[in-house]
Amino acid sequence: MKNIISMKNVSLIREDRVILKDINWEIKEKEHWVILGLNGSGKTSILNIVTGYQYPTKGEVSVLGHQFGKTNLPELRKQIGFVSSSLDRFNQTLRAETVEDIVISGKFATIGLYENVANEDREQAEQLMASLRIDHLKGKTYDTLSEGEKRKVLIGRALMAKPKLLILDEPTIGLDILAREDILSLTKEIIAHQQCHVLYVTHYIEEIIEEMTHVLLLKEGQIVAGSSPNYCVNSPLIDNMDLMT
Ligand SMILES: Nc1ncnc2c1ncn2[C@@H]1O[C@H](COP(=O)(O)OP(=O)(O)OP(=O)(O)O)[C@@H](O)[C@H]1O
Repeated sequence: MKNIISMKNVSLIREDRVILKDINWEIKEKEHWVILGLNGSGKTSILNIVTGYQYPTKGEVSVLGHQFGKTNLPELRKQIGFVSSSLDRFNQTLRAETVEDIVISGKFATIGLYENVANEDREQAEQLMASLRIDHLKGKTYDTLSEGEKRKVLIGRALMAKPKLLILDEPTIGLDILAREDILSLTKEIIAHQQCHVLYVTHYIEEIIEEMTHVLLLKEGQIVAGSSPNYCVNSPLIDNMDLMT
């Protein structure tokens, strides 16, 4: 596979509003990217296009070798792990599930467990929970967890399907400083030990950990820069973006 993600001249226009403009962007094998941008810069819209939930007005997209318009999106989505703190906002089923069932459900891309679970899946979930340091939470339901614990359970759920692409969408939002550090160190461990490419979306510049190979700076729906973290962090472009630190 040549590219993990490829966007060529992608624009997204909704209600006469240009939300993304002429996005040309490639993620190659072994690269781990941060998307950095202010609120409203278009981060969620890019993710919606990558996951096939929004179709661009113009341009070509391919993800994990699947060219959009010619591919089966549900099949593609099984190879993408998506972690967003908004997943639980309206989901009653998730709130009543136990930690281990939520992690296992990632194998079936469902919320709630409706399948027979093989022993090897249970073992894989056990290993994942241990590596994410959430094994002591077994038996607890989601709604009784702290925000940091919830985030780690959702990461476990996403990793259960052994995704080729793991999207962490503002994974530290709403967390205190210790929980945030915990998520950042888990992200480092995931990059080191899991066979997946990480796409980490944030508006905090200090969350560009050294394991990330590239940064995409986004402003008002356009790419300001797509390059190495060092270049981006030391660039005057960052000052012009009024990012939070
Ligand atoms: N369907 C739509 N119709 C009209 N405007 C939209 C639509 N979707 C997004 N927008 C607008 O496009 C801009 C980019 O939105 P997007 O959610 O992608 O930004 P974001 O960088 O993810 O912001 P945040 O960090 O707040 O989530 C915003 O100003 C938003 O209001």
